[in-house]
Amino acid sequence: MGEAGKKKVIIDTDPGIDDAMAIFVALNSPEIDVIGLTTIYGNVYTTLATRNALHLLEVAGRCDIPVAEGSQVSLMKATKLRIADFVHGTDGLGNQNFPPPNGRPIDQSAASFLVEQVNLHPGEITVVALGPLTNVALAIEQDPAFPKKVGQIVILGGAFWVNGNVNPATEANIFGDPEAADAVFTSGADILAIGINTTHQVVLTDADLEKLQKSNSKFCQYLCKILGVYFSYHREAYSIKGVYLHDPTTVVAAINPSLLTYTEGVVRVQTCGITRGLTLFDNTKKRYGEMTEWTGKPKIKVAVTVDAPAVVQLVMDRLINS
Ligand SMILES: O=c1[nH]cnc2c1ncn2[C@@H]1O[C@H](CO)[C@@H](O)[C@H]1O
Repeated sequence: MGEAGKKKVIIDTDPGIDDAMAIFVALNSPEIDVIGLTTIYGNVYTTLATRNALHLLEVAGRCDIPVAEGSQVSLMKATKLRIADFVHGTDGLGNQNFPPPNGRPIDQSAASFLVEQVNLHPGEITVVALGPLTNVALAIEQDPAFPKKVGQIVILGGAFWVNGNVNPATEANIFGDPEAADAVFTSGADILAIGINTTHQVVLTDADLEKLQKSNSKFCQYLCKILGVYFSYHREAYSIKGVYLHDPTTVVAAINPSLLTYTEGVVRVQTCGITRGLTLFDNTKKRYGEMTEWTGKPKIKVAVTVDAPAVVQLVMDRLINS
């Protein structure tokens, strides 16, 4: 535990509008101590993710928190990446073209920072992974004992028993680096996977947005500037008057896991064909007659239900009281 019994958290992030919201919620949550941000591609390219992470910490007045830049390429060194700027704007933050940050990332890669921190604080670090899992997979490559030394990895990723958001098979973060996701899910670490089967139930409505707009808090004022693009995307792509709180729900799962329920099983990720990025869960109840690609792999926890009103309320409270 960190400062006065707080959970030490590293957020691996690709900001991203819902990442911005999640980071602000985390920074304003007394249960946790954010000890670093690591960056990754996904909503934007990694270089821009680093710039946005530094910018968000400046907005929050938390330049004391280090930012370690992550991988520019996937685990298999692919450079052709799928970037979701159509969800978040070309700058990742609602096309606001904020001035560049003054700060700089630390002189250490995201993977090295993750490895260093779990070695400094074995069993005490929670990694909240909000983008593709490349950095976490690289940390495992660098230190094969990483899965045993990390406290928990809370992952926004996967579409369990439902359609994906990239295509019917796959969710965006897993699609971003399926090989990394498969390595992480089968690594033996204590993993909590929060898929879009749960985050799609957690909707910040137009009425909620109005409440945020009425607040004078620093975080609300900032977020109301950038949320327009995210709302427009959801209206167009999903015909809903609201936005899904993917990343904030994942931070809430790290703060208060009892707001979700979980089941345990083995998750493998499809790495080829038309279902590349599919997360396939084995509940391990059936004794198959032969060995399968799931046999003997470690189990992880996958979120099944979520108390959506409580999550939205907690997110709003943490943003309004900032
Ligand atoms: O329709 C989409 N396509 C691609 N990425 C998306 C979409 N909707 C949300 N996200 C982004 O991907 C993560 C959840 O899968 C979230 O970080 C969200 O910002």
